[in-house]
Amino acid sequence: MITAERLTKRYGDTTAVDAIDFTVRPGSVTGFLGPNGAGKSTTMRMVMGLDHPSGGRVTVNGRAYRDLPAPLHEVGALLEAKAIHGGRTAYNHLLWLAKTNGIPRRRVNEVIGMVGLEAVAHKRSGGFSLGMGQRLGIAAALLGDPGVLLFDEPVNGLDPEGIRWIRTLIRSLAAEGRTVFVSSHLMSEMALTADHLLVIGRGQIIADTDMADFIARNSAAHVRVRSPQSGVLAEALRDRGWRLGRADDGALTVEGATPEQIGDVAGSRGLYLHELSVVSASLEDAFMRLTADSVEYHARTEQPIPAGV
Ligand SMILES: Nc1ncnc2c1ncn2[C@@H]1O[C@H](COP(=O)(O)OP(=O)(O)OP(=O)(O)O)[C@@H](O)[C@H]1O
Repeated sequence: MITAERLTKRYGDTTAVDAIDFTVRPGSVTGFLGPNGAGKSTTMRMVMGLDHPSGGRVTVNGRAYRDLPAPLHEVGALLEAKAIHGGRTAYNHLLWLAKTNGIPRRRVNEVIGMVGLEAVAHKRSGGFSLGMGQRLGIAAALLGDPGVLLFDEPVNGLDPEGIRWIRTLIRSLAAEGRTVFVSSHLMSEMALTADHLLVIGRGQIIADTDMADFIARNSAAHVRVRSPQSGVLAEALRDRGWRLGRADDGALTVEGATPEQIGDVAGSRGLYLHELSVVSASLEDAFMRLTADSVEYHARTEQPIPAGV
């Protein structure tokens, strides 16, 4: 369990994390979502004792990181900045970590197997691809078999196979009863991995919600329907009590009805339909709306390039 109480971090005039409270519970994946610069990495670094809070506190299983008697056995992390000595082999890197923390050698082989690095375990990690580097970082995080795990943007820059592997691993760690805290700036990624969602913007928590609830509230689909007799159709649909709107291109939008129900109403009145389609709201849109006020730098629309340049 991770608990933050009024957790604050200031860098000069910048308040990176602004008196936040949250709890990350065991047995599920908690997604930590926010736009660039929202304060995700700073929060995670404070959990791991790498940054000192300017105010408030954050604890792992009730204690600040520096007070944990055997930190590697309680909490493991894959943070963005990797501090791996590139000249060492993967095996030696893990062995050195294990030795300095009283972890038996056989656990090194175990974690190498868990992350699928057997074939390159005795190669220097300096030549590793990004995906292999991530696997090595995860092996290090798992070395002490901790009950709490943090992953900062773990899928950044990975290929689809690597992304799928990390997602599966994260889900299985939570299924084993561990506390799993994963940051991302991609809503679509969180929707696939997280059970619970903490949204951060400009250093403040702007949503703390069950993922299934968030999806149900924000992904309600509607039906688009176009007909050359759209006035008559609109009246017939309104009679059924469904909520109607009109899209920019003149199509009717219908909430609360299935395409079958709409098709049946049109058929029963002998009305022609030129389009009948379901439109799903995107979770990414919902996230953008939620964090619209907290994005540090909005992209400027590009001006068209003058002809002949
Ligand atoms: N060491 C530092 N010194 C000064 N400012 C910092 C430092 N670290 C972070 N910040 C600032 O704190 C704010 C939060 O940064 P942080 O890296 O925690 O955000 P983030 O949500 O992890 O973003 P990203 O997705 O871009 O990694 C930003 O405004 C950042 O510029």
